[in-house]
Amino acid sequence: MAKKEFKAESKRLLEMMVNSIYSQREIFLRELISNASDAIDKMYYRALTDDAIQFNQEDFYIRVHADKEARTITIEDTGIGMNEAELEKNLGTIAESGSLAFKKENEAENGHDIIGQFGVGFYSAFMVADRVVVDTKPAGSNEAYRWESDGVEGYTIEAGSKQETGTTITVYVKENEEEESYDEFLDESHLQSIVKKYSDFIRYPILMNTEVQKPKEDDSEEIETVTEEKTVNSMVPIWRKNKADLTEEDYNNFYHEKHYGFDEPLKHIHINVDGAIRYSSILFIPETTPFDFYSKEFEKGLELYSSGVLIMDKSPDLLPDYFSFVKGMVDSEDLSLNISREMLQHDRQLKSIAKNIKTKIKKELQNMLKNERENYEKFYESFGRQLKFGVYNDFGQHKDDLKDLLLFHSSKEKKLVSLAEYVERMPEDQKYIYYATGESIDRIEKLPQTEMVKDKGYEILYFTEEVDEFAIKMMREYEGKEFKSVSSGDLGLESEEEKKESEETASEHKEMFDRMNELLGNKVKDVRISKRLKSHPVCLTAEGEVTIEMEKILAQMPENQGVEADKVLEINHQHDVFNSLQNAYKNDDQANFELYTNLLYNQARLIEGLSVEDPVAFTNDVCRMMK
Ligand SMILES: Nc1ncnc2c1ncn2[C@@H]1O[C@H](COP(=O)(O)OP(=O)(O)OP(=O)(O)O)[C@@H](O)[C@H]1O
Repeated sequence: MAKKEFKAESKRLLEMMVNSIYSQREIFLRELISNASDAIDKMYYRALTDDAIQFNQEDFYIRVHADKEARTITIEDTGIGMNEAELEKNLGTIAESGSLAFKKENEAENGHDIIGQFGVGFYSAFMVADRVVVDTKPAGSNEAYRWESDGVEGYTIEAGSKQETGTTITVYVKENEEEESYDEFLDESHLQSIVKKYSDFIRYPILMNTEVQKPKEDDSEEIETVTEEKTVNSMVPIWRKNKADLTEEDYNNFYHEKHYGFDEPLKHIHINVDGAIRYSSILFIPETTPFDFYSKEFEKGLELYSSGVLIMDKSPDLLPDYFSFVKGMVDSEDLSLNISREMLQHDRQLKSIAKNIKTKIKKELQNMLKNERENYEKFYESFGRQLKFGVYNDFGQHKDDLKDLLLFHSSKEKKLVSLAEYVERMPEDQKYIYYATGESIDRIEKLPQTEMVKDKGYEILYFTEEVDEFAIKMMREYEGKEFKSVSSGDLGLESEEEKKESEETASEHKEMFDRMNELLGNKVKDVRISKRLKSHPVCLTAEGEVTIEMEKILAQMPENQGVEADKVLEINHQHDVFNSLQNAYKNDDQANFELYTNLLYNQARLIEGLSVEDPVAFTNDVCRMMK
């Protein structure tokens, strides 16, 4: 059976393609400028093999001009042009890329990398145009041609009158429609901003009329506005320059020009990789937290360029969430772009660039921590929380990448210390990494639970942020040393002898504690002799996975299911109040025994930063005691 070719309604196809591939209309300018740049690149390649062609960099440019009256935009280049057959083939066939064919025939070198590959970019002009005219004169020919199309009824090719080699594309901008205005594309300063955004690093000058303020020539000292033709693109991207020629100021200027932030970045990372995958990247570690950083509105991502042309403002796939604070760009000619360029294929190249970048950032932060402590602490102040979220998120998958970047306030050093520093100075007999949680360093400093651990001479890490304890629970240990809350059941501080002693004391007072437990009902899981208090009378601790600090945090969450810590009321049997309690119990003074029990329980809650369940009853209890 004979195989038949599909027939396509090209008019419909063009309409569909143009409007569905590109998400933004302004992209058309990027596509036409990229074509112009490709056409000049081709001249360069031709010059390599054809002695008749001279390639003087100065002779090559792209000119963009808008005419409001005529409603036209022209994009003129001094590139290779097209002969009739090429016009027919390249602009008469959708998805035919003369540039891709050219690239395959000529090995790319010297960074002259041709951009076009899909053979559709040109037609994006029809997003803003109802007619496009192409005047072109191919290199080495005396003939000129004019291609013309309204994008609906096909195209025509006729003899043209263009004098110089190259191509001029005239885009006839659509009239405004009820809900769509196209006027913005006739405004030169707007066109200039589009050029800056997408085509700033096209290697040839893009010339445009710009308004400049100048002193009048008549010596009157007055300033006048004149229109001058200027190169509007930067041409050589900073990432293609030699690192040795760049100063800190150059990087900072780039950071500000690109609006990555208003602050001065703490660090830049300039990467040039030329291996299995080739890419360049400049990354910045900012100093201050963007105002929306810890909100849902914040969008992470790096700018993504392909051969110097901006493809995406914020490519989120290039950064892990825990490094979302990093700003910067990546340029690679190796990426498999899909036809719209705006959507990247989730391919291997992109993944390996992302992996590479992640490793570089981690290494740079580690170096900063080691060699520029002050800067690192500034960074940590702004973004440390994000690192801790990183440890906790994704079921702790990234904890090993991040554990050495964490800092916590230390009871001993009275400043931020890393886990490595903590472990390094642990006395030999210390089994655990101790931590205490609370609202502020001042409050933790006063926590009764820290007494015995401090007395032993052990260092305690102070956790003041909500995420701290969650992150540490996810880590479980560091360098084989388990984390231990100063409020947890067994602190591992007692010797065998001390253990035996406290067991004896506990059994001695068992009945009294049972009675207290009964009085407090389900408010506590247990009442015990404390092994961590020295000068304070009471404290609350928790048994099991949920700590009191976690209970407080969970209580604020909308989806809270009423998760509570199993609280234990601990009493210091060496404190004076213990005697009063004991006396009341022994003398069967029910009223006072109950009063003391409630008072001690409520005091312990207050110390923990928990509210008193019945403040009226509590104040009444205090008054009763004063009588
Ligand atoms: N200004 C120009 N000068 C010379 N040739 C051009 C010019 N503009 C377009 N062409 C030719 O027309 C072809 C089709 O252009 P089009 O923009 O549709 O696709 P492309 O640039 O090849 O690929 P992409 O869709 O990836 O941009 C180009 O490959 C090129 O051969």
